Amino acid sequence: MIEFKNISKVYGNNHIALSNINLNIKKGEFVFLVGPSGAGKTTFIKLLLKEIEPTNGEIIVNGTNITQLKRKKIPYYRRNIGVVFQDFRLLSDKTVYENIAFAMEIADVSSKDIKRRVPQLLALVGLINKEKLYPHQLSGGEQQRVAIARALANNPSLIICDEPTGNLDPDNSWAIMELLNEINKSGTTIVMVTHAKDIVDRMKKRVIALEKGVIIRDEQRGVYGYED
Ligand SMILES: Nc1ncnc2c1ncn2[C@@H]1O[C@H](COP(=O)(O)OP(=O)(O)OP(=O)(O)O)[C@@H](O)[C@H]1O
Repeated sequence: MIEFKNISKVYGNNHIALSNINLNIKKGEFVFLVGPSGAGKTTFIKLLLKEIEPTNGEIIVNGTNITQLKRKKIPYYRRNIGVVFQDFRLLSDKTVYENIAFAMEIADVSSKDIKRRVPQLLALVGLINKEKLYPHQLSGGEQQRVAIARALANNPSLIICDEPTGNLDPDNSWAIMELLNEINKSGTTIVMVTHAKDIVDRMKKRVIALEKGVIIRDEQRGVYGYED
């Protein structure tokens, strides 16, 4: 479902962030993207979200060459991708329910469908009785569950997670990983950037390691491979 063909990204200051990346991620895979700071992981994700353009190469997602996608079509393309961040990024003036509903409103989902779907999503992430609370009334783990529900709201085929457990204690981190694993088992492809060695080592998923803009390792049932 994701194909990077000879992708390079050189930033304006002539810094080579990614160099000739070739890879394939199949529908339904769970992939960890690891590597030291500055390796090019964020650049990889920004390219996938079409927030930046490659200097060379093509990116194909679900059969579409996104490097050629017209500007008008970018919002539709992004609707098919859910994104989960380290710092949750919930809207602080909206309740749990409204945060999830808002993601659907901006995708023009009917209010009838929103009313039907939000409770389903809340049940999935285990927050059925928290719908009226505001983000500041929730624990970090609960906030991340809301963010995951929001990421799933428009039924994306791909979820990108950027350090989703970075602000959570070990118990909450594992609960979030179990949730992501369940979501993956139901067919959603997951690409997760992380520095969490114990999580990568225990999950035994595909691990792609970047260093200085190059893939140095790509293993099924891989390990983190660094000491931090
Ligand atoms: N807008 C930019 N302009 C110039 N250089 C940049 C820009 N964004 C990133 N870089 C450089 O490109 C390289 C890759 O950065 P990137 O953010 O992709 O790394 P990363 O693997 O995500 O690191 P971290 O784990 O610290 O988030 C780094 O050397 C960084 O300094």
